[in-house]
Order: sequence, then structure tokens, then C-alpha cells
Amino acid sequence: MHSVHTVAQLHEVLADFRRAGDRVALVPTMGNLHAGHLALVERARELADRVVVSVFVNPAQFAPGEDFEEYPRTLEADRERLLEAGVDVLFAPRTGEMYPDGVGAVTVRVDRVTEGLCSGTRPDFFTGVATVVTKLLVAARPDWAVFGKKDYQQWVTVRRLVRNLLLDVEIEAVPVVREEDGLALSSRNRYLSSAHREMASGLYRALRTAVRTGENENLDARGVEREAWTMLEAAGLDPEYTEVRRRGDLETVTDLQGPRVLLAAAHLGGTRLIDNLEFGSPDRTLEDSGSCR
Ligand SMILES: Nc1ncnc2c1ncn2[C@@H]1O[C@H](COP(=O)(O)OP(=O)(O)OP(=O)(O)O)[C@@H](O)[C@H]1O
Ligand SMILES: CC(C)(CO)[C@@H](O)C(=O)[O-]
Ligand code: BAL
Repeated sequence: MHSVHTVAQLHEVLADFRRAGDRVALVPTMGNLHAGHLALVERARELADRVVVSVFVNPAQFAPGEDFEEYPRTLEADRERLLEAGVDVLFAPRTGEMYPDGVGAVTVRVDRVTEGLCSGTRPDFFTGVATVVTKLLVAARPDWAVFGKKDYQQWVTVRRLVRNLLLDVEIEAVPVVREEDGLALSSRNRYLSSAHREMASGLYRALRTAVRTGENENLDARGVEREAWTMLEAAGLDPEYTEVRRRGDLETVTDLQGPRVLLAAAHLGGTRLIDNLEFGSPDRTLEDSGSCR
């Protein structure tokens, strides 16, 4: 496995792959790798001849007061896991490499799909993500880039970004990987105390129960959201949002007729958790074509 830290080194390695006719998939991460990330790597290996994983804790997506400093940085352990997983290139740039003229010198802003949901408490988050993902795609020029549906609004944002910047890359999504009790794997789970870790499975339970109740009792979207909110509070979590949107493009909806996703964020102690559950009828056009507003 090549371990590279600069864009010039990355280009050198990629040029060799291209000369051999190999196709490349990129998996962007912030490191502290777990089985969720490895599912992305596995999908990337199915798609492409060569897999590049980036590990970069992107300062632009953290607001002042968020956990940029504390975010777990475990590059040596990450390197070992990627080697075992058969990854070809680990790209771990320093901040100056990604932001030569400083964070904020150039930004990429995606509108509409970034409104509401996680933007409610993290208003600049998706601009930070869109900016760094654009840079990573330009640096690596992959044929595919693979994202997790755990960060659902991020995935939709990236699809809209790629479509509207006319970037020649396919965005591939991987379903949420969960612990046995249903908690979505996330690097931030390690912030949870053991008592809160037990309570954290209440997030996915609330989503499942709310969807089931909505379908059984013919609730509308607002009814499902209220149900999820109540379930979260009953499980001892502090809800930030619970929202039903159209699956795949996050259009706002009032009813449950068609492809839907219930998304939620909730707090436990100082830890913020997000999760989502897709439901309703399948809509291949929304999910496969990258169609966005
Ligand atoms: N449980 C999971 N299932 C599927 N994909 C995941 C999961 N966890 C993370 N990913 C995906 O891995 C990629 C990198 O995510 P990231 O490095 O931020 O990990 P994370 O565990 O989500 O960390 P954080 O706690 O910061 O949100 C993203 O595309 C994200 O959606
Ligand atoms: C996509 C990403 C790597 C951009 O920093 C990050 O938001 C993440 O890990 O989900
Ligand atoms: N997994 C998304 C990155 C973040 O929350 O900062």
C-alpha cells in the first residue's frame, strides 16, 4: 500500500494506475476507521481495480466550539486496517496541502438539499464538506467515490455537487452499518459513557417504531416525526430534529405515499448522534440517477 501525504505524490501513484488502464475508486474519510468505513472500502474494491482512501480531519466542516481538536486521530491503526483491507493508496494530507491559501480561501456551497436537518445546528457544515470533497475529487479524479448513507444529507449533497459541477465521477452509496443493538457505527460513539452507550440504541429503535406506527396507523409525515420525537425523549435522548423527507433528494413531504426517509439527530451527554431509516415504496429514478432538485 502506498502512503502519501501530498497531492503531487498522489498524482504520481495514480498516473501509474492510469497507464496500466486501472479504474480507481475513492473513499473519503476522517479516519479512526471502523467497520462502517471498511464496508465502503469493500464496495470500492468491488467497483474498481484500485482503491484510494483519504484520511483528513477537515477543519472547514467544524464550527468553533465543535470537536475538531478532540476528534480521534489514529493514523497508524488506520494504516494497518487499510493494509489488511487490500487498499492501494492511503492519502493523508496535512491541512496546508488541502488549503494552500488557508481555510475559507475558496469555498463550494450547495443549496437547497443542505437546508434544514443537520444545517439547523451546523449551518456551515455542508459548505465545509462540499469544499473538501470537491478538492479530493479534483486531486484524485476517481471513477467512483463511495459514501455512507449514515450521513444521508451529506450523501445527497455530494450527489448534487457532482451533478452541478459536471464532475465525471459516479457517487456510490453504502447502507448504514450497525452494531448488534442497532446503533449506527460512528467514530463519535467513542465519546459515549457506558451508560449512554446503552441508551444510544434508542435512536434507531425510535426511528423503527415511528415508521412502523406511521404505516400501521396511517399517520402523515408530521405524525411520524412527532412519534419519533416522543420515543427519543422516552429513551432518555435529547432530540435535535426528527424529519420525514423524500428519499434520495430530501424534498419536503407531508404524506407517506412514495419513497421516504426518516432522519434524526439526538444528543446524549455531550455527544451528537445522527441516524436515518428509509421506508415507503422504492423509487429507482431518485436513488440511482443522482437526480436532485
Ligand atoms: N455506520 C456507518 N455505515 C455506513 N457508512 C458509514 C458509517 N459510519 C461512517 N460511514 C461513512 O464513512 C465515511 C466517512 O465518515 P467519517 O470518517 O466521518 O466517519 P464517522 O464514523 O461517520 O465519523 P463521525 O462520528 O465523525 O460522523 C462517510 O461517507 C460516512 O457516511
Ligand atoms: C466526507 C468527509 C470525509 C469530508 O470531510 C466527512 O464529512 C466524512 O467523513 O463523512
Ligand atoms: N461523518 C460526517 C462528518 C462530521 O460529522 O463531521
